[in-house]
Amino acid sequence: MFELYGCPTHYGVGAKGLVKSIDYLTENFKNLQMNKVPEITCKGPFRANLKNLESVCATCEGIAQQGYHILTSGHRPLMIAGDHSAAMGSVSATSVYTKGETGLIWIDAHPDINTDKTTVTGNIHGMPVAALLGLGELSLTHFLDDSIKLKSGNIVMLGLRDIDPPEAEILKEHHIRYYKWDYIMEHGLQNCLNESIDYLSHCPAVHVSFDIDSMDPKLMPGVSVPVPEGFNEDDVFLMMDELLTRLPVQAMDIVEFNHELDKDDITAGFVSRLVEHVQGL
Ligand SMILES: NC(=[NH2+])NCCC[C@H](N)C(=O)O
Repeated sequence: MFELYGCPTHYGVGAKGLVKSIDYLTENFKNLQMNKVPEITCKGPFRANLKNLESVCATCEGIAQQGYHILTSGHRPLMIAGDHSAAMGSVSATSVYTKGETGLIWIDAHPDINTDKTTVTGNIHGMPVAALLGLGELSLTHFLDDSIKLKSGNIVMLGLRDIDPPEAEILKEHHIRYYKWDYIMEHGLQNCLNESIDYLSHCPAVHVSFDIDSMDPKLMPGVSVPVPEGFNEDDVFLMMDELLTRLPVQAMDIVEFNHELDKDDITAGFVSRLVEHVQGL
C-alpha cells in the first residue's frame, strides 16, 4: 500500500505558488488527504549558488525522517511535494531503508544534476540527483546518515528536454542512463520502458520520482519551470503501469505542482487522478 504524505517545499526554486499547493490539493480533493511535513525556514547568509541552503537542508531532513518512518511501518511512501529538492529527502529515506543497490527512475524535463559549482540559477531544485550521488555541497548529501545514497549505474532518467551544458558533462562522466523525450517519441515509450526495467533489474528496491514538468505544459500548465513538449496523461499512466508492476518500487514522489500557475484545476485534477491510479495498482 502507498501512504500519502506531503511537503510544500518552495525554497529550492523560490516560487511562491508552491507554498499553498499541498493545502490546495487537500482542501479540494477527497483522495488527497495526507499528513504534512512542514517546510522549515532557517536564517543563513545569501549564497547566489545555493539559495536558501539552510531551509532546504532542514526541510529535507524532515522529509527523510517521515519517508523512513513510513517505510519502517511497512508501507510505501508516496510524497507530493513542491519543488524537486524534496527528493533529496525522500530518496535518502528509500536508500537508507533499503540499503545497497537502490534504483532511481527520474521522470522529468530536467536531469537536476547541477552542483553548486555548475548551477546558473543557484536553485537547489536543480541539484538533487547530484547530491544523491554525493556530488557538490556536502550538507545536501547527509540526510539521515553520511552514506552516498545512489550509485550512478542505478539511475534511469526519462523525458529530458532541458539539459544545462555542465549537466550534460556530469551525465556523461558518470555514465548515467537517460532517455530524452524526443528519443522516446522516436523509439517508442514501451521500448524505452522495457530497456529501463531491464537496466534496473538487479536493484532490490526502486524509487520513482515524477516531476509534472516532464509533461507538455500545454496539457499541464501548473508547473514552475515549463519546457515545451513532453508526455501526455496516457504516457504517464503507461509509465506507472509498467514501472510499478515490473520493478520493486518502494517509494514514489509527485513534485512541482504549482497551483498559482494552474488553469481551471487541470493540473490539480491530474494529480488527483495520478494518485488514484498509482494506489490502485
Ligand atoms: N526540478 C526542476 N524543475 N528543475 C529545473 C532546473 C532548471 C535548471 N537546470 C537549474 O538548475 O536551475
